[in-house]
Amino acid sequence: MSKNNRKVDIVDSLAEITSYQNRDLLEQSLVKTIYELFPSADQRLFSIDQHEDSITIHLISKMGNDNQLSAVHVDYENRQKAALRLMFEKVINSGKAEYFENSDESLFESFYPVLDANNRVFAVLQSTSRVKQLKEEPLFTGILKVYSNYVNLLDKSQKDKLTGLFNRETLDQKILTILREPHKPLKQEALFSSLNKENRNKQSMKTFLAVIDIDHFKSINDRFGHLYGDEILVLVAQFMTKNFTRIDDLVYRYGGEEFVILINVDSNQQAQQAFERLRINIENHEFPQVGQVTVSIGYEEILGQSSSQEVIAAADSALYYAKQTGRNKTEYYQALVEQGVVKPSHIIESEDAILF
Ligand SMILES: Nc1nc2c(ncn2[C@@H]2O[C@H](COP(=O)(O)OP(=O)(O)OP(=O)(O)O)[C@@H](O)[C@H]2O)c(=O)[nH]1
Repeated sequence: MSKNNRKVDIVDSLAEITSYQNRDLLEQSLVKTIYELFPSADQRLFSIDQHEDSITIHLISKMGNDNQLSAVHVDYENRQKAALRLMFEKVINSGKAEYFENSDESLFESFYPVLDANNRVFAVLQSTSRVKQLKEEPLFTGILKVYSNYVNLLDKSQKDKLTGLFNRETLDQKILTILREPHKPLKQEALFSSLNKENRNKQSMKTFLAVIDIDHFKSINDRFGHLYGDEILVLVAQFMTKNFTRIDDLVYRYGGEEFVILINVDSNQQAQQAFERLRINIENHEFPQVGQVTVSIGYEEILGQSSSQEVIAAADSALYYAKQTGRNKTEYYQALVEQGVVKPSHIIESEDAILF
């Protein structure tokens, strides 16, 4: 390849990366770009979620020469998981690229951090090769910088400032995608892998949406002040991200003290268990100064509704029922409709229409 062609390729690749607003496609495009520029190495991008006392690492996109590296890599990963974790911790703590030479396997590994606007590592690119790589590969760092700048820009429009969770606008988009392609996992199938591998049957997965609302939040604001109220919102948001750490779990701030969680599970019983676990964990936590905080949860399966509003309205009616019947509860919309204690949301809609 001539020098000029390569330059054009790089510019094209950068243009492609920054044309995506969808995170999955953006990440795939990044890894594809780097792989095309460095085809001798196996490229893997990991997301890093840093919590107060733990770090969650997920493999979110990968590309490599399967024949050459994958078989050895899987085995290598299994045997070296602890070593791998150590490397990640080093990169996350230092915010600098780290290099590792495994002479037994003749593998050379580079770990490149990707930093957010607050200089926190939110992703790590692992590049594995049988060929010794440059220690400071400027193209890697340059492309990762473009990616991080672009993600930071996207975050400004897609994330809630206070909690760092995805905002309401991104939720509507996500629900519509699920309604259009109900059997597709929340994340792209090709990316469905993590350091803590879970043997879940993707085909039988159902997607559930829960609306979570903090109980008596107005009185928290009134008693302790708005700033303390904000602090509780941040802590409750952290509970959610800590409780739902699978790669395809998604947490949103929907409104003031309302949150939405999307999960993929096999059955409504599993959804009930997962949401109940969150509710109980929050109930049992001693929040600084405020003491006990509880939440009410209403949820519904995303399947066959005609709009994102219809899904949210259903979960909302289950939430409303939970509030009316004592709060600090988790209620499933379908079950409430079957019991006859909640009217199907489309009937409420048509009654509203008659009123007009
Ligand atoms: N601190 C803070 N408060 C907010 C924010 N957004 C909304 N709120 C407050 O959240 C409160 C919501 O109160 P209500 O809707 O009456 O509900 P509640 O007191 O939680 O009662 P129930 O939901 O019925 O248990 C209001 O006082 C809002 O001002 C925010 O970003 N920060």
